[in-house]
Amino acid sequence: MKLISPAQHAERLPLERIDPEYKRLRLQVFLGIFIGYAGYYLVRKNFSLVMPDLIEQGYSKSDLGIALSGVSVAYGLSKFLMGNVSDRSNARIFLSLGLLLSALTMIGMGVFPIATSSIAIMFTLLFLNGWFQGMGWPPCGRVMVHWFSTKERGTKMSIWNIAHNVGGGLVGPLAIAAVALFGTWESKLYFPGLIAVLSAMIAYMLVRDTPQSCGLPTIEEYKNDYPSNYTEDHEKELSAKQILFDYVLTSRVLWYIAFANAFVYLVRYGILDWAPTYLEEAKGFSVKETGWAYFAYEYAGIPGTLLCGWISDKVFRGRRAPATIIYMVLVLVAVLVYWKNPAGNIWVDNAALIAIGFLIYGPVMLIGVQALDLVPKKAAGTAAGLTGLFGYMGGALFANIAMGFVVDAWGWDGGFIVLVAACVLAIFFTALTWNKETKHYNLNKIT
Ligand SMILES: O=P(O)(O)OC[C@H](O)CO
Repeated sequence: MKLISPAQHAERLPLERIDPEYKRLRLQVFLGIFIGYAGYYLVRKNFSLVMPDLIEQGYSKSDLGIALSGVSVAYGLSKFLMGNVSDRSNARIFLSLGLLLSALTMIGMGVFPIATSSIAIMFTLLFLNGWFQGMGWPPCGRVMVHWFSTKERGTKMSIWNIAHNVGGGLVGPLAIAAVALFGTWESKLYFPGLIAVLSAMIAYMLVRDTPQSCGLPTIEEYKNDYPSNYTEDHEKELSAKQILFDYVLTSRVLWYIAFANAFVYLVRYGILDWAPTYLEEAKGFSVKETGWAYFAYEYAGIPGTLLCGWISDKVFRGRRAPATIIYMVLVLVAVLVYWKNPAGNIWVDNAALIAIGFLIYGPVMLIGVQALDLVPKKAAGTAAGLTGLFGYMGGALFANIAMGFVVDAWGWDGGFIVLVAACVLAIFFTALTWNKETKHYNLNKIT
């Protein structure tokens, strides 16, 4: 455990070196967490791309679905539990180690035939992969709160957040390249794994745990941007018990955000995962048209996220709830259009889907930022982990499993009623955080 302990503080650099060193290192660590998190997404989703090959070998869709669920279940649990470990670890090592382990799991699944020889083995390995994947977000959050101050965090987080769209978007082209290079379906697992090993090495070279470990002052001192409740104690490393019971589990607002996140993730994955089936069954899309719509959904998220972070920082001056609520109201409108638009108007369905993609990733990102804002820096990973636990164990799992039953029993109308209710509940739970944020903001203005 000593190996991954937080980096020791170094002697303070001379005054004239502080500013240039801070500027250089902020860019460097930001690149490190961006490349690192994009790397995580290269080995998060690539199993889906070998599912058609496994079906050809005789596996059924439902069996493979069970194997795949291992990732979501483990990821939700791990983002919370490993988030707590991450808060007590050196982000540079923790981030790279998780990515390396996840990449090695995928390489192993591609290289050793026994790894794909039964559903039980695949479930176990995918569960392990989900667990290692949970070691990605929390150290990025730790880096973010130690190197970027509250008022700039919305914008900076929104830029970092597109790493997951970039990484996720590269999975398809990498699979095509893998088959072209190696000629086997297994290469769709090990080739992205090899690239992810490279990302882990780059992340290790670039990331630094805290400014103090590089001889720099805290980000609050450097930017003169102090949260309202900031004290010297915010710089002390905390025990697991202190993080959980003094700051995370006892924060009512954090619970509101966690519930909001469950509903936001229900919409995120409820729309995304069912888009191909819904568009082909209910709207008469061809497979090719569905593929493009799916692609557009993911990439529309990039400008939508950037705009959302900017609005939160510049228009609402560091408050997150107003931007989340505005985006979720617009998501609700787009979901209604996507549902009610009669079959045949393909461009309306595409426009609605792109609008949902543009809008949904802003709240996904801002809820994470809000979690980081609410607790001292040393509890950041656990706080974001709690929202992740609800997002995956609640929202994503419901979207994957229960949505299928709802649609089977009550048709697509039933599924859309669930999604509309999820939008309303996400808005409701975010609205409960409004007063807390207003107080925080007013205090910041006075001090
Ligand atoms: O769903 P996650 O945990 O991979 O997070 C995705 C985005 O980075 C959320 O900010």
